[in-house]
Amino acid sequence: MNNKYQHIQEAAYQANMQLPKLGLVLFTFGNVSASDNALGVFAIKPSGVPYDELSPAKMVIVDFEGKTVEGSLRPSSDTLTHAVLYKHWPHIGGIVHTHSTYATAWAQSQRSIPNYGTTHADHTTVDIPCAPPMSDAMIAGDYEYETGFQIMNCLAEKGLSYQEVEMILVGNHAPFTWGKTPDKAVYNSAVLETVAQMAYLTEQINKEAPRLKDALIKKHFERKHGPNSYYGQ
Ligand SMILES: O=C(CO)[C@@H](O)[C@@H](O)COP(=O)(O)O
Repeated sequence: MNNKYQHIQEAAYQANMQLPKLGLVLFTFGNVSASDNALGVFAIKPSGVPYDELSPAKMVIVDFEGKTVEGSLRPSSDTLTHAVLYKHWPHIGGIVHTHSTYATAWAQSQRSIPNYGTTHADHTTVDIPCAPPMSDAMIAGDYEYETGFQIMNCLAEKGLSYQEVEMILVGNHAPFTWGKTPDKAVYNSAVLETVAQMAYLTEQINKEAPRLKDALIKKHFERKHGPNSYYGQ
């Protein structure tokens, strides 16, 4: 393996191995990638390989067009989604996709996750968005490639930057998170799953549960991250 990619293979491997430890994946669900924007490539989990069989050398090197640059294994089936986001979002260094139970249930419901409390407000000032499900045209096209644009278009339509919210649900699919580093993206996936579970339980306990007031959300977020801050700093 070309050692010029060793740093991102190691980073991708370590981040992938956190997913089963955090209970965010079952069997071969999900995948993590780590990018090097200067080299224009990322390392991603190989498709269908169980986590306990992974190694840094098995991480597949892919460019931002989704083309395999190095590696004998097939890259994740979500590779084109990762590639689209790295190509258009220069300030991220890691992307995570899981099928974690509660976040996936919200994605399948096609609802955004309302902000019911300060746990959510610690991490984003907005309802966690759910991108609409695939259109017929997208389904006829390249599903995974289109998912990247589904994610970007959803944030754009809501006037959100990828640096103020680092997590999203994809309708009828599952969550994607990102961050400056793969570890931050993994952290975001664990936070998303926890907030999704809390929101689900909140609605079970009280289906009329009120959202947190916007003024308090802003105040709470700024107390945690500083004035005029944004989550992806
Ligand atoms: O989203 C899906 C399937 O819906 C994939 O993340 C999951 O099956 C993992 O696939 P890969 O093993 O990464 O190809």
